[in-house]
Amino acid sequence: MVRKLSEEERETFLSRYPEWKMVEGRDAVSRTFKFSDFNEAWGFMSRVALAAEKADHHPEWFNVYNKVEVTLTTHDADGLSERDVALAGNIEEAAK
Ligand SMILES: C[C@H](O)[C@H](O)[C@H]1CNC2=NC(N)=NC(=O)C2=N1
Repeated sequence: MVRKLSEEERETFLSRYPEWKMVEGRDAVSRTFKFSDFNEAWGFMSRVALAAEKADHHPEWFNVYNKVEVTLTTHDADGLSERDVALAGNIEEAAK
């Protein structure tokens, strides 16, 4: 099992990454990214995929053309954990 984030850790995350929002009815966060076209979206997803494999922590995501909706949660913790914070950081880098 992995430890869930404390209230304080959640608040820190949400204020540091204001574009990430809590998902209704789940202990998860999500953000939608929009790129100029599919090629840019796919490049982003490829970079995230490499980071996810390296960390053995994977996003839930949904892609339509230039749009990628990403949801992060930790199944092993049944909620948000440090792994989601770390992956969100990598995702923000990959979107730059
Ligand atoms: C067995 C394997 O390490 C686990 O299933 C990992 C893989 N990727 C994962 N990804 C996410 N998002 N949550 C997990 O709990 C998780 N667990």
